[in-house]
Amino acid sequence: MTQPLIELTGITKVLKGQAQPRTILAGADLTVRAGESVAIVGRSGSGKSTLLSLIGLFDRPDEGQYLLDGRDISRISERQAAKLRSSHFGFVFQRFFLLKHLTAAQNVAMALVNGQGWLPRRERRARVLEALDQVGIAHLAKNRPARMSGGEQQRVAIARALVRSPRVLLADEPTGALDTETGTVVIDALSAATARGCGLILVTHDRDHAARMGRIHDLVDGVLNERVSA
Ligand SMILES: Nc1ncnc2c1ncn2[C@@H]1O[C@H](COP(=O)(O)OP(=O)(O)OP(=O)(O)O)[C@@H](O)[C@H]1O
Repeated sequence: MTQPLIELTGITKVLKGQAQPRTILAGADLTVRAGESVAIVGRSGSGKSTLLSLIGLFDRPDEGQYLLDGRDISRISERQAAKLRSSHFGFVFQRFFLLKHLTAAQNVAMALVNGQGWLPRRERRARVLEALDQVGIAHLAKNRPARMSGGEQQRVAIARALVRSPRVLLADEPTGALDTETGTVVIDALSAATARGCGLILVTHDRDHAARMGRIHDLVDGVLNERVSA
């Protein structure tokens, strides 16, 4: 079996800064390999977004071990975290966060700005079009968000996440603002990325979307329980 991309063991997170510290994660374990898709489900407030922000290195665990490609990154600095965020992760949220005055292609290209400035124009164009094509909307490259449906806008956001060839896609309620049919198209676009070897972690309240992932983990009382399929 291949080495896991992500291996979380005994992750805990306690929210401080309140009268009573609150334990949100109490020893969560999760393993994700290349090409695997995992749904994280659980009631509102159970800590799903907190878990995703730890995996995406926006935050650090209080205890436990986080291995990324076999490397222990449980206690890395913010500087190292920022590097790994852009080299390893693509993020998709419920809100699309597209820039209104830019076209779909320009929105996707924004993700290619790095510390050294822009990639050469030809390479940039090729990568942007490939990412838009992967989510089935290359023909909308020159459209601005106002002229696109919610599902199309979310696919632009997914293309923006994919354009840097992430190892793992982290999607937090990506269909939350969409109707069922449109949501299905968005899940199709995310699932297609796993067929190309990307790992996918999907936080969702939608049972049908969760059921399309390879595994479902319930977050209950701060720990993840894998659901055994019937
Ligand atoms: N910065 C914060 N300060 C105080 N409380 C917080 C903070 N972030 C999260 N919480 C609390 O931590 C708990 C877990 O929040 P989290 O957003 O991770 O849950 P969730 O499972 O993603 O919820 P939902 O399904 O509603 O999005 C909640 O009770 C929330 O109110």
